[in-house]
Amino acid sequence: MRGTSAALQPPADATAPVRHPEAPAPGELLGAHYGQCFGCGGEQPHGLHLEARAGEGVSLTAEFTVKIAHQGAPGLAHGGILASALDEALGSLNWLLRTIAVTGRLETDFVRPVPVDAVLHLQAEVTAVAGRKIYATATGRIGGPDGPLAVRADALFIEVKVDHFIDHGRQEEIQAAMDDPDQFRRARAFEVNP
Ligand SMILES: CCCCC/C=C\C/C=C\C/C=C\C/C=C\CCCC(=O)SCCNC(=O)CCNC(=O)[C@H](O)C(C)(C)COP(=O)(O)OP(=O)(O)OC[C@H]1O[C@@H](n2cnc3c(N)ncnc32)[C@H](O)[C@@H]1OP(=O)(O)O
Repeated sequence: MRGTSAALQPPADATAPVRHPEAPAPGELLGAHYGQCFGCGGEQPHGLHLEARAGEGVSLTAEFTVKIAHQGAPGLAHGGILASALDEALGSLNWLLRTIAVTGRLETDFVRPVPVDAVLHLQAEVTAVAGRKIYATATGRIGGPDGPLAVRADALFIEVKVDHFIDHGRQEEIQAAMDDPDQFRRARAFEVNP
């Protein structure tokens, strides 16, 4: 059974996604969008430390190793953690579009249990764009990039301005991000689109 609701079906006037001309080349690491991000941040001790690599078109691959801290049942990954890994992989696609977007809806199918120490091989791609709406899909396999399917997700991301974070984020972290030249540069890169 595939759990994709009507809200995740692109409308008839949706178009194919366009890779940004300055998007990293296929095979290149995308890097974290924010050092403290739970999904990808290298400075986040509690995080998933997902590392995503650009693929062809508007697609990417990423790997996530399930740690002891990620358990739900004994020796098995928590479903919410797996959904987070999928969300992060899907969210990272926006760097290839150079569009700032947040998850509006995420639908996840858990197909088989994922043990501790397993590497989840994620593959994600944008399928369509309609105005501010970005439609994307992802899979997670274990035992190798072509191994058995463990999880999959479909998602709708909604484009936002940097102001979304400035308006809603806690002042302390916003200020620290703005004071960090690398972070500021990444945020600006998102804003300047051809
Ligand atoms: C200087 C400081 C800089 C700091 C920033 C640094 C870096 C920034 C770079 C990247 C960071 C970006 C993201 C993080 C990346 C990865 C993490 C993984 C991704 C996430 O984890 S991210 C967190 C979870 N996420 C949220 O925290 C969203 C909370 N939410 C909202 O903030 C609003 O809800 C919002 C903005 C989504 C929409 O609000 P809105 O007012 O802008 O737009 P509106 O409601 O009009 O929707 C417009 C059209 O989308 C349709 N639509 C909307 N929501 C829908 C839904 N759920 N289902 C089906 N359709 C939906 C409507 O139906 C309408 O469709 P139509 O146009 O056809 O009428």
